[in-house]
Amino acid sequence: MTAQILDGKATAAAIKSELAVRVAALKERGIVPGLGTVLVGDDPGSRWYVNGKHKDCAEVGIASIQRELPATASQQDVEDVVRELNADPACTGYIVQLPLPKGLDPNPVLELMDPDKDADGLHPTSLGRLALGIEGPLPCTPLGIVELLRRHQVEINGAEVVVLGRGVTVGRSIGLLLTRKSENATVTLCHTGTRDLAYHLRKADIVVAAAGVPHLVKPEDVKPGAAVLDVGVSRSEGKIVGDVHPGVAEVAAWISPNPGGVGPMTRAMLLNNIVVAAERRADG
Ligand SMILES: Nc1nc(=O)c2c([nH]1)NC[C@@H]1CN(c3ccc(C(=O)N[C@@H](CCC(=O)O)C(=O)O)cc3)C=[N+]21
Repeated sequence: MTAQILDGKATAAAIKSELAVRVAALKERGIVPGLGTVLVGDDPGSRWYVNGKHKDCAEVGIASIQRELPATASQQDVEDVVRELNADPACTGYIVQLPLPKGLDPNPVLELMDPDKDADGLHPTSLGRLALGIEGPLPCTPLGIVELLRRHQVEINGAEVVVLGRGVTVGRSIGLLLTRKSENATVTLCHTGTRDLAYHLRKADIVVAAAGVPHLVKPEDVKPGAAVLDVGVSRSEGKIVGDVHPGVAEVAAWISPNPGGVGPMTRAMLLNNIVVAAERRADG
């Protein structure tokens, strides 16, 4: 038996068509949601991601606001663009593409953002609200993972979830989401200081592999019937190598492909955050 696919590409497409309906309803009320992106420098990967986000916006009817700065931009230059987007009523949400070029400090930039316009859900206020149980934008990758599991009827309630990696975008924040009453999972966060990774993995009903270590999750460590989400992105000879060994597909009941799994869901949740923010604003 080989694992069933947690199809991020198809699920993201379904979510996008649902969002298109909500965007159309907002437009009836005279509101056009707009996503802003701030891209600093000329890293081709970052440019590719930002372009993808604007393509996604066009698909669902969200307006695009693109701001670009050269790699030589000062801290002040970047912060000025953030102030401008905070003040722009056409921009209902935005992201500052990370990482910023060397010499720029991302934290003061992120803190300066209007938390109500935080499309990534990674603003200190957003993470604080999530910890406190106050409504607000949610981190895109964790939210995408929850949606992907839900829409494939994978049980989260009561599940033992093991997360690999303590990065802010996924590992650090996903436990806050999954341990809410509405999700009700038990979450263990493993990292490079974890003494016996296999011990934790063997009891997991759901594995979220976000360490960025190629093929870290081996078939012999996975509980038969588990759901395994491959979030890691490493590159070898131009191809994506995930954190999950291909042999895991023979043990797990569910597996997310990479590419085609969590990545497209992350993008769909960015759009979701923009639409939700615009609806919140419209409803006061
Ligand atoms: N402020 C900010 N917010 C972000 O959300 C953010 C960021 N900065 N910096 C970079 C990372 C990376 N990221 C990805 C999203 C989707 C795919 C994605 O859709 N990937 C495709 C394939 C891509 C390929 O083939 O290279 C897939 O998984 O199927 C990948 C990577 C968002 N990031």
